[in-house]
Amino acid sequence: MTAVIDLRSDTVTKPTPGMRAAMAAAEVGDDVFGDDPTVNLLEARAAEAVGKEAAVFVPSGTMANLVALLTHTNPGDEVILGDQSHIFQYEVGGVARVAGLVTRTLANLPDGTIDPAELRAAIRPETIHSPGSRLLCLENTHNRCAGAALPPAAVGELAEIARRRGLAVHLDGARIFNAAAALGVTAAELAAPCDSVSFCFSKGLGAPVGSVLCGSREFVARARRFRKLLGGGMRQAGVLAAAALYALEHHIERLPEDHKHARRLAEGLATLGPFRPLPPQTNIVVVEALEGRVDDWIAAFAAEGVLAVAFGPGRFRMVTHLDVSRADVDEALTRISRIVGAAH
Ligand SMILES: Cc1ncc(COP(=O)(O)O)c(CN[C@H](C(=O)O)[C@H](C)O)c1O
Repeated sequence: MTAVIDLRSDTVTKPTPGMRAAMAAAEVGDDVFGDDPTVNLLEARAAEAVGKEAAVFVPSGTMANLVALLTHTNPGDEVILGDQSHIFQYEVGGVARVAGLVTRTLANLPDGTIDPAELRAAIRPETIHSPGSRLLCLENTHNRCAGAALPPAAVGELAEIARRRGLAVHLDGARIFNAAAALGVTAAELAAPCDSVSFCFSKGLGAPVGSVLCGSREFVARARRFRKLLGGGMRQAGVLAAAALYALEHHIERLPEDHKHARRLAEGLATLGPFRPLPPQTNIVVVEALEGRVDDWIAAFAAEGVLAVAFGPGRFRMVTHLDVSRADVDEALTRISRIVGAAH
């Protein structure tokens, strides 16, 4: 049986033996009562990692973003966000259905930012007629912008425009440590201009479950209530928090390895077939298929044990991660080369 090389996402990683040992040994308690020592430690470490006062552990990045939306706004308010953002594209319309918000999307630029002049123009003046512009959401790294890492200055400029007009700023930092590694800055520097930041343990950091939403003590206290409202209050979650703690302690330094593998994958794809990869800054390789249908390519790859996902018109995505070695990248390229050869 050909071993499957799963490049669909960095969400597919499985806990390492060290992580499983930490999970098994975790001290636990009832987290709704605030009694789980491992969750409490994780929340303190996570807040410290991004330079915020407090943090709340949640089951998913989607819930982290939704709790941030609920905590920053009231129903009927307007949130300004990128048209390629995960909140707008992949969170099932929770921003409208659950948070009751008006979404004002601005075009994401290829580097994952939005145009500062467009942002200025989009913020509404307070009038009797209009919904209030209350929140700006940014994303770093930016998933649909090929894992682009937004520099602190770019985030700071947009956050400043928002803050001057009374908006709060939330950063969807699902892969913030990938951005920090790519830019040679700290995650705290990337989060500094933002009122709240979420990040995922379950992506590049390799934990099986979980994300965290960080902000001021007052913000996190209110966010904890919205987590409960959404059914995210967990009990002996220390078993999961132990894996996330292990990930924080052992898997941040290795992220540049995923970025190196992504570059190798992109270079290989560019040479062996009708593919135009967007040059990866981090672990996400978005590829334009210059011939054929994306679904056909994905099916052909899968038949050879290489998994990818469709990612916008004429594009597919491959993501490197903890469970993909350099040998796996080379093997995937060898298999794809055979597929391309057979197709011509
Ligand atoms: C920027 C960003 N913010 C939030 C989330 C949501 O995290 P989860 O809800 O999947 O834990 C994701 C997941 N992204 C997943 C992936 O990339 O495979 C899919 C698309 O949902 C994300 O990329």
